[in-house]
Amino acid sequence: MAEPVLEARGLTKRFGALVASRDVSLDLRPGEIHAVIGPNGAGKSTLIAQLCGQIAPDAGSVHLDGTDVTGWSVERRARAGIARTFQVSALATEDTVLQNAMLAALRGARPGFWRAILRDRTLRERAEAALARVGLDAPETRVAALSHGQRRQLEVAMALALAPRAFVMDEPMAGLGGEGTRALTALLDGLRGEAPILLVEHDMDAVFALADRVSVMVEGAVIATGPVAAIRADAAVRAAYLGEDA
Ligand SMILES: Nc1ncnc2c1ncn2[C@@H]1O[C@H](COP(=O)(O)OP(=O)(O)OP(=O)(O)O)[C@@H](O)[C@H]1O
Repeated sequence: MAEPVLEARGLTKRFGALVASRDVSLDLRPGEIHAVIGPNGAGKSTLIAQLCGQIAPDAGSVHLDGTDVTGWSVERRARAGIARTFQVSALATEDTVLQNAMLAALRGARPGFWRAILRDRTLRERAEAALARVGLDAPETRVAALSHGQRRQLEVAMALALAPRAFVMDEPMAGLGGEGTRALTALLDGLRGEAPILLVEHDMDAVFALADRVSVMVEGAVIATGPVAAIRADAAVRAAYLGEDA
């Protein structure tokens, strides 16, 4: 089996008496989309925050390409190739599409000489290539003028501009209508070859259309991991989470 690109080993995180992550282990393998589903409050965002470095676990570790990155900052993990997209948009809305994408590309570059880097042709080309890849052809448009769906495209482009080893996506379909969801689903489907995607998502149609594997979280713990068909058929999962659809 291929070595995991990104791996959580035994992550545990408590907020007071609440155990938000309960010995969570899962991995992301090359070429796959691994979806993480679970009811509100199950601990999905807390897991993402530990993978990306916003939250330090009380126990357990995070590994990128086999390297223990548990003590690394958010920035260092981003430079190493963990590319996160956010549930709530984190775009600079007064800047243009190209400026946002270039700033993301810059995060993936070595720090220093900001002004020179902003004029850097390589960086600009990397940003433009990422925008072209997601089909966003409006580099000089201010982000404030973009539709919700276009902002999602831009966020994916910004993750791409990091030249990621792994994407970590927090509810990318949130707030999109049917057409936007279909377009983003098609985009993500093609993206898994560039870097595997850990996909936290409430839209079950998107999850079942895209995921190679699904992990189900309930009350901080992963109660099942497997291919879509096995997860849909899993009695514990149906009882705990998919009950309304079963
Ligand atoms: N900083 C915090 N302090 C205290 N409790 C927190 C904190 N962050 C999260 N929690 C709690 O931890 C639990 C897990 O929350 P988390 O946001 O990870 O769940 P989730 O599965 O992402 O939910 P949703 O689907 O609603 O986004 C919840 O009970 C939440 O209230």
